[in-house]
Amino acid sequence: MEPVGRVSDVARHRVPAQAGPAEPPGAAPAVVSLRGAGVRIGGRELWSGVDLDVGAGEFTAVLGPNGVGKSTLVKVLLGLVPSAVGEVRVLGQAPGRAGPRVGYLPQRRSFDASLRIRGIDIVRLGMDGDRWGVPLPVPTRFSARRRAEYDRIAQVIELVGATAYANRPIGECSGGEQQRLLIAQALVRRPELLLLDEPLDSLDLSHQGAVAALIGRICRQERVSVVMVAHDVNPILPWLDRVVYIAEGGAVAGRPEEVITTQTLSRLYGAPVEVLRTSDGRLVVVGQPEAPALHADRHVS
Ligand SMILES: Nc1ncnc2c1ncn2[C@@H]1O[C@H](COP(=O)(O)OP(=O)(O)OP(=O)(O)O)[C@@H](O)[C@H]1O
Repeated sequence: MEPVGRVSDVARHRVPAQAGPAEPPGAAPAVVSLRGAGVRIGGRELWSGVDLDVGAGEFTAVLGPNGVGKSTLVKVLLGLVPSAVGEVRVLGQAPGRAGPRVGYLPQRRSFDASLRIRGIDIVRLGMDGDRWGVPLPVPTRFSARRRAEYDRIAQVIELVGATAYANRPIGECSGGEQQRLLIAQALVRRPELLLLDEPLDSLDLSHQGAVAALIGRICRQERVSVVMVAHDVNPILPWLDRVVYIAEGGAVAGRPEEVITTQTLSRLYGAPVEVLRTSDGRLVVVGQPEAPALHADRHVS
């Protein structure tokens, strides 16, 4: 487990910027690395003392009660919100510098049922969203690039299992189908890091399981590192390499079996949370509170 000691200690303890373990010579740098990172919004400290390493092809979940700053952690990795303290590196660079090497699926609600844009067009926006408008006929010397782009769009639609409905208007696709198309959009430029903000939100249990399995498969097959915000750890637990729980202004990060224990989660949430093991050996978390964290209205000077 990366931070040592109780979470309240983690919240108080500021880890120096160089405090992480030394990398062995020649080792690949972590895809995401946080050392003693902390964030303030509007003068309020959301969290601090966060240490995290995400390796290539690892699936990491960011968990915790409403309003603790899970989405804000993703925005820190995107370079949209600065870390007030500590060090944050994404693909070996300052956040926001890695361009298309980072894919992002923001938190969202559903598309309007009357929206006529096709699923395939939504995916294509991931490829050329920075070139808005109707594509003009392209000179021959550019057509090879266009063809490669079309091939990649078809490939990524197949990867997420959306080929059967990619030509339907997105507004007519189910929530699970829309989510698969949006994941395809985030993947189309072959990112090395995929940041997903609550992609299972508003899906029913079976679709949650299917989309979680898809993301797990993408991690393994494509060697894409995934950092995913989630409310409920259960649907994604079988696929996770690492979890970060944010609460009480601090965080605990580590391997699921290290962090997901009755004792640690009850302390984090400040309420009884039970971690059970099923007869086939799977962990199940019971009683994760949905209420805002106790520290949510805490202000620091
Ligand atoms: N731009 C902003 N200005 C002011 N406050 C903000 C801003 N962005 C986020 N916050 C506040 O920071 C806190 C953390 O927000 P964030 O969206 O990161 O939480 P979260 O853990 O992802 O929440 P949820 O689980 O409800 O999605 C919230 O209290 C939110 O209101």
